[in-house]
Amino acid sequence: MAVEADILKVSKKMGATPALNRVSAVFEAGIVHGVIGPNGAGKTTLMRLTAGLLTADSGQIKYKNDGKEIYLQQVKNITAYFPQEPSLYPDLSCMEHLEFFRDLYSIEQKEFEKRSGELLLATGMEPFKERAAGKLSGGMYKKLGLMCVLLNRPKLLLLDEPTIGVDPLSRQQLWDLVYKFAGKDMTIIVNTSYMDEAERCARVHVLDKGSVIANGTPKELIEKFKITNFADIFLKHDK
Ligand SMILES: Nc1ncnc2c1ncn2[C@@H]1O[C@H](COP(=O)(O)OP(=O)(O)OP(=O)(O)O)[C@@H](O)[C@H]1O
Repeated sequence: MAVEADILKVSKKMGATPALNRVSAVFEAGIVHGVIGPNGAGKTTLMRLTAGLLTADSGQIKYKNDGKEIYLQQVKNITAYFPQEPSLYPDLSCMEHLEFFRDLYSIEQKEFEKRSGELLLATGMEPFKERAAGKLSGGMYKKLGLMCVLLNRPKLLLLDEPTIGVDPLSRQQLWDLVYKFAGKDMTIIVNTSYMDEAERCARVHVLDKGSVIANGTPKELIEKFKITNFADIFLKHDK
C-alpha cells in the first residue's frame, strides 16, 4: 500500500515571507496528485514540508501507510523527492549513477538488473547508458534523475516541476514513466505549471498566495471555476 499525507493547517515562513498560511490538504494514497499555482504560490515549500525536508512553523502533517499512522522517520525511508534542479555527478555515466543508487538503497544485483533494465527501456535511455551525466541533454538529465529515485520503488514520490524546460517527447516519456509506476503502491504528488499535465492528475490542489483555494478532480475544478478549458483556471480566478 502507498502512503497518505494529511496536511493540517500548516503555516511556514520562508525568511520574512509567509510562504504557506494554514494550508490543509489530503494527499490520498495510491493516486497522482497535481499541485498547481502561480510562481511563488508555495508549491515547493509545501512539497519540502511533505518530504520532511522543512519543519512547519505551526500545524501538523500526519502520514499513514496501509491505513496505519507512521512517523516522519519511517516516511523518509520510503519517500523520494525529485527537486526542480536534480544534482547528479557530471563525470559519472548513467549506469554508474544507477549502480551508485543500487548501493545506496542496498538493492540486490538481480533485482537491480530487472529494475534498471525496465527503467532504461521506459525512458528510452538504454542507448545512452554509458554517457556521462554532464554530457546529457536537459531532458535526458531529468530522466536519469527520475530513474535514480524510482530505482528504490518509493511509496511516496514527490516531483517538483519535473518536466520544466523539457522537449515535448521527453515530457511524454517522463509522464509515461510516472504513470507506469503510479498505482496502489505509490502515491505521487507533482508540482506543475503545465495545465495539460495537471488535467491528467486524479486530483488537483490549487495553491495561491500560500493558501489552498480549491481541490478536486480536474472535472470538478472545471465546473467550480466555470471554465471550459482547464488552462483558464488562473485567468478566471484572477478576475
Ligand atoms: N529561502 C527563502 N528565503 C526567502 N523567501 C523564500 C525562500 N524560499 C521561498 N521563499 C518565498 O516563499 C514563497 C513561496 O515560495 P515557493 O518556492 O514555495 O513557491 P512556488 O509556488 O514553488 O514557486 P515557483 O513556481 O516559482 O517555484 C515565495 O514568495 C518565495 O519567494
